[in-house]
Amino acid sequence: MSKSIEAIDLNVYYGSFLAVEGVNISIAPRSVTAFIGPSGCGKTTFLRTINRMHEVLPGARAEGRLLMDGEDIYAPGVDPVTVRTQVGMVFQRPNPFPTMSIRDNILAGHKLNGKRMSKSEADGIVEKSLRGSNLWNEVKDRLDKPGSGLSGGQQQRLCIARSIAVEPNVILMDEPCSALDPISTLAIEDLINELKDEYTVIIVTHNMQQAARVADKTAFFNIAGTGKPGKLIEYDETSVIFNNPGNKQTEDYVSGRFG
Ligand SMILES: Nc1ncnc2c1ncn2[C@@H]1O[C@H](COP(=O)(O)OP(=O)(O)OP(=O)(O)O)[C@@H](O)[C@H]1O
Repeated sequence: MSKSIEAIDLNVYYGSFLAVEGVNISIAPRSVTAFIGPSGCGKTTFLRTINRMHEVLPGARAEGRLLMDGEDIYAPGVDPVTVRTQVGMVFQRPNPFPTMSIRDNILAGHKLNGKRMSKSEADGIVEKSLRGSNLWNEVKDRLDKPGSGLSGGQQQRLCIARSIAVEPNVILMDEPCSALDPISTLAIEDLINELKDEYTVIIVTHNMQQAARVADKTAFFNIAGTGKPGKLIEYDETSVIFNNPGNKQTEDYVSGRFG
């Protein structure tokens, strides 16, 4: 079930370094949101606070509030492991478990959560997840072969299948196409379009055409200089950000004048 995400006055630190300052953003369920901005402005750092992955680094922490359907995921007593099952993440480089079969890759999240299931239930999850990531037809006859035997684009769709197998509410994608060829990139972009029927999707991308193609809304982050915190500068419908931005910094960035 897709859920909304809202950050309220969120500051994100690495030790004493304030990497991202004062983010306020409200992301609707069943939508695709792109985070864009120059290198080092904190896109990935902010993304990783949304499933409480940021804090796994020593000294890393977030301050402020981050609501998923109105519930603060940083409230005392909230288990970060539970948050991570509700908020899936897909990384820059496809990272299937290389020696595990395609089938076991899909079931890895359930196994990790200690879920017991019958073979038919497991088969159902494998097929549904692979259909959901547009990979079923390509792999249905080799489910017991290792995930590492797939092409890069197929591996990335396998990682998406793995993340949707546990039925998350939100899917985070950190430059999911940066290691892929143009055809595989289009396949992932088509898939992102379909995923928003069921999930809230947030994607970090350096590719502005990609943001324009896949995102309903776009958030532009910027940084004033080295050592300064990144900030959310403008957040609006993607067409507004690219065609009629309200902020000069956004305009300079999307028109290629810097970054
Ligand atoms: N593990 C870390 N420890 C300390 N500082 C970090 C760490 N990771 C990132 N930073 C710093 O936090 C700031 C934001 O980095 P982040 O990677 O989030 O930016 P980004 O916008 O995603 O950049 P890029 O587009 O290059 O991936 C940068 O100043 C970066 O140097």
